[in-house]
Amino acid sequence: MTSAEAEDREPAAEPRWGRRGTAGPAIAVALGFEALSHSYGKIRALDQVSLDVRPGEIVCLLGPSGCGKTTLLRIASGIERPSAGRMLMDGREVAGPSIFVPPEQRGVGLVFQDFALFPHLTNLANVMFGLSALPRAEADKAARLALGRVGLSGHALDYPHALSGGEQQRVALARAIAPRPGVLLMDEPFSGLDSRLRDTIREETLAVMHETRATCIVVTHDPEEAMRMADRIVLMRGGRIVQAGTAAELYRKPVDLAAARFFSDVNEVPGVVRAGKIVTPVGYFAAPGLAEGTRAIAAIRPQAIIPMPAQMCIPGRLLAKRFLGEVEFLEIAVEGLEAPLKARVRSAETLTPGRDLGVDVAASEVLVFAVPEA
Ligand SMILES: Nc1ncnc2c1ncn2[C@@H]1O[C@H](COP(=O)(O)OP(=O)(O)OP(=O)(O)O)[C@@H](O)[C@H]1O
Repeated sequence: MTSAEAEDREPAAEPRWGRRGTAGPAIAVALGFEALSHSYGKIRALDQVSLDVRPGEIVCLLGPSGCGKTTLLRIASGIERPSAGRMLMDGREVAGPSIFVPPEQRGVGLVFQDFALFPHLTNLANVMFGLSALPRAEADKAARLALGRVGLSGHALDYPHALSGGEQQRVALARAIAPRPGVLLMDEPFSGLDSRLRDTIREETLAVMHETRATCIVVTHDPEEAMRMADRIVLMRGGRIVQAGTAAELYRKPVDLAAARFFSDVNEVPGVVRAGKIVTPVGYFAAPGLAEGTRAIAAIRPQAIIPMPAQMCIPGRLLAKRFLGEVEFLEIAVEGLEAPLKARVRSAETLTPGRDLGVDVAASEVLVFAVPEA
């Protein structure tokens, strides 16, 4: 086979994962972070972060690059010692002004973005690495069980470099769960993977996480990933927690415009509050809690923009239409707005770019935020 033919071949199928329900359960631990701050020199990476994580809860730390997610995870693992504040495990202080329990004594499993496998050790030896407290035969058995759960029993004696990225990630997961830790900490565990693999690995990993019943903290910058995995999402910005709640709570009631933008595309329509409503070129919308005369933004998700026949509702003109499979994406010019409105609709067959149409807005889907002070 020529090398060109080899490149054209479908990639070899990843081995199947092991049987569900066979990852050993752990005794989950409650985590408490109390007014944690951390600085690297002059950089304030964490600023007074307080958070309680229930035993067995899956929490995703979500936020833009540099907001302090990894630092919080490193403090939870014991790799980093906080500059101020305390961390508790099941109510016992493990980090604070006068105490610091090192990582190896915390009973925490870690999975990193780059897998962090030892290249000179076999996959089995990599998984056994965290089991050194056990007699060798028991460590061997526990490591083989964990490798079996991730479907890699057949690769126990191979070296990590002989595996694909997805398989290496599975070895890293096996290594993290083999000692049955009460806490699993994962830093961007899927971001190094091919997008075709990511969905499957994430779903299988989530199944393993549920089976172990460990308390899990997962760092991600991908809102969709957080929504798929988390019992609770903790949104961070500038070293602080800006909002924590279920995916639905954060999506439906984002605390500010930046949080709304994080979870979906939004049309940002400026206006002024009059008699409890923001007045905009596309309508009046309830602005609870905002004082008369406040300059505000109506954040309107594209699916809340509804095209109507011309002469109905607000007059507009269709500028562009793009077919995206399940939905069509429209750009609609409306008088008084600088930027065209973005809309997502199920069917737009009858709409022709360049033609006039009407625009309606589903008021229940509009979020209103005061314009932040400059
Ligand atoms: N070892 C370090 N030395 C100096 N500054 C650091 C160090 N690690 C992190 N920082 C800084 O601390 C801040 C928080 O970084 P952190 O890695 O916790 O953020 P993050 O949200 O995980 O970002 P990313 O998604 O890019 O990994 C950033 O400003 C970063 O540059």
